[in-house]
Amino acid sequence: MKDNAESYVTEDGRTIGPVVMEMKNITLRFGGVEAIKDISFDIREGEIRAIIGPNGAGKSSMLNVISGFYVPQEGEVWYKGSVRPRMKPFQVAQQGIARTFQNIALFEGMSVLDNVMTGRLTHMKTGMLAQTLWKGKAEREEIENREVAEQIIDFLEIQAIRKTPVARLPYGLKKRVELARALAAEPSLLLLDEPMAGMNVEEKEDMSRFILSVNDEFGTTIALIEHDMGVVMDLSDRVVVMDYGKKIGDGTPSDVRNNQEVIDAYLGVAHD
Ligand SMILES: Nc1ncnc2c1ncn2[C@@H]1O[C@H](COP(=O)(O)OP(=O)(O)OP(=O)(O)O)[C@@H](O)[C@H]1O
Repeated sequence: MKDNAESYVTEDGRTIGPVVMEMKNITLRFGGVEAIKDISFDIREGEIRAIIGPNGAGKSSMLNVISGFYVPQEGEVWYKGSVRPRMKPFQVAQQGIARTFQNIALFEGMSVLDNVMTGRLTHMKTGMLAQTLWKGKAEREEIENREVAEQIIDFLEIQAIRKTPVARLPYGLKKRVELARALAAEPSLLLLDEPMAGMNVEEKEDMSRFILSVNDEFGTTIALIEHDMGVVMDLSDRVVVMDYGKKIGDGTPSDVRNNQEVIDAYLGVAHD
C-alpha cells in the first residue's frame, strides 16, 4: 500500500502522483433509498480510475458526488488537500473538473467546432460589456480559444467533421465530440460517464485509445464509470467495484478480477 503523498511509476512507465481526491465514508440517500453506503476511496494524480458495477450499483450517483452535483448526507469529499464545500457548476469547472454525460449533452444544431468552443467558456475572461469596449482584446481571446479548440479537434481526429452539425453525426462520433468539449476546458480531472455505452467494438477500441492518449499526452487524471467490466480492465490503473451501493472491491484490475465477491456480483449470485 502506497502512502498518500507518494508518487510511483507504473509498469508502462507512467508517473502516478499523490492523492488528489479522497472520498471519505460517503453515504447518499434518495428518500428511503441508500444509493451509496459508507464508501471510501481515493483518486491519484495522473491515474485512470474506474468505478464499475452492475445496474443500479450506484455508479452514476458516485460520479455525481465526485463532480459536486450531489452533496452526500454523510461523509466528506477532499479535493487538493481540503474538504470541498457545496459548489455551483461553474465553481466545479473553475476547480479544473470537466465531465461527459451518458446521454450525450451536446448542442445538436451547432457545428462540432462551436460545441467544442463551448468547453472554453470558463477560460473566457472578457465579459459582454468589455467585448464592446475593448474589441481587440475580445478578438485576441477568441483567437486563442479557437486555437485550443482546433488543437483538440486535431488530437481527437475529428478535423473532417469540424463544420458538421452534431445532429448529423453517428453516435460514436458524438461521444468523441463530447470528449473534445470536456477537454477544451483543459481539466486536471476529467470525469467520463459510461464513455463506451452503446458503442460497437471498433468505436470502443477508438475511445479506449483516445482515453489513454489524453492521460498520456496531457497528464489528465481520469475517473470513469462503466457498466461493462471488460472494457475498463485494460484501461485502468485501479478499479473500485460497487454493488447495491456498497464497495465490494478496490485495487488493480487483476486484484479485482480475482475477487470472489466481484465475480459473484457480475454473475448475479443471490444476496443474503
Ligand atoms: N435521482 C434519484 N432519485 C431517486 N433514486 C435514485 C436517483 N438516482 C439514483 N437512484 C437510485 O439509486 C440507486 C443507484 O442508482 P445509480 O443510477 O447511481 O446506479 P448505476 O450503477 O449508475 O446504474 P446504471 O448502471 O443502471 O446506470 C438505484 O436504486 C436508483 O434507483
